[in-house]
Amino acid sequence: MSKLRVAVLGAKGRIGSEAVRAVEAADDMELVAALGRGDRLETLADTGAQVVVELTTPASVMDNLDFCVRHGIHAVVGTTGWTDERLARLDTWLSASPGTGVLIAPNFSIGAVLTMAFAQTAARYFESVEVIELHHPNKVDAPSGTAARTAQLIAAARAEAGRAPQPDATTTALDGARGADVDGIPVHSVRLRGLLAHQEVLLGGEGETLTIRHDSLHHSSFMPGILLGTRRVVTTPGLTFGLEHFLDLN
Ligand SMILES: NC(=O)C1=CN([C@@H]2O[C@H](COP(=O)(O)OP(=O)(O)OC[C@H]3O[C@@H](n4cnc5c(N)ncnc54)[C@H](OP(=O)(O)O)[C@@H]3O)[C@@H](O)[C@H]2O)C=CC1
Ligand SMILES: O=C(O)C1=N[C@H](C(=O)O)C[C@H](O)C1
Repeated sequence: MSKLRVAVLGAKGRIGSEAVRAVEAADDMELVAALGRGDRLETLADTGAQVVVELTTPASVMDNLDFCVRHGIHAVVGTTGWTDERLARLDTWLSASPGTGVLIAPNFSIGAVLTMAFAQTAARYFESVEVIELHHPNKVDAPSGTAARTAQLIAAARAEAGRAPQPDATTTALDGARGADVDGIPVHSVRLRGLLAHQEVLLGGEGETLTIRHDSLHHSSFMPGILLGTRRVVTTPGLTFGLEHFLDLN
């Protein structure tokens, strides 16, 4: 059986360098390119890459995906910074390139995907919910893509359950003291040396609280998800948002 030809963009970065090692170690994959900032994207086409693993920055990701989709190269994207407008633009590009697949995964670690699923399930039963994400201080975006997605899923679950807005009597607050508002859910971002990627979802009801916490302790936590996404994206045309779609969670 021929090996899947895989390239990594952002190959010198924290997660990109780990992805390079993971692809090299996978028996069914061949690493055909490992590109960093300033390298020619044409190398992806020249080397016959079938899948690009995109792990760069919110400022770079759209140009990179534009190139990939135009060349019919599938992409597995971990880079953050997704807005409705960006997703709509990507969808338009994909409609013009039938057969090409893009997976965007706010988080590739199984524990983080489960945290989002558990939080979505729990959200309908509790009056209050807040999200705290904690990351290394080199992270350029806040809140994290994972926290933003978690809050969106929680908000959708609350709306579906007909939950009223959460109680909050705050009338005076310093800017930022109540966190960022993501679809009505407060999201708090901590940046601390020594941390990697962590998240807590705090839920509260009458006389009880529930805390769902996940910790990524090493970038290796993201690798099984990246490899799974790489194998699955080649047979999944169009846009897939969230690794949960490639996992049998029920
Ligand atoms: N979905 C998930 O599970 C995970 C997602 N992430 C996300 O992945 C992204 C990268 O994170 P991290 O590795 O920590 O960041 P880093 O800054 O360590 O790595 C990003 C790398 O991309 C390079 N780069 C920037 N622009 C381009 C470009 N146009 N083409 C090729 N390479 C480029 C950077 O080069 P230079 O240094 O020269 O700018 C850098 O080497 C972030 O958005 C982060 O949130 C991270 C971990 C897990
Ligand atoms: O920048 C990081 O490190 C991470 N970014 C992703 C995010 O913003 O959710 C995934 C994970 O939290 C690590």
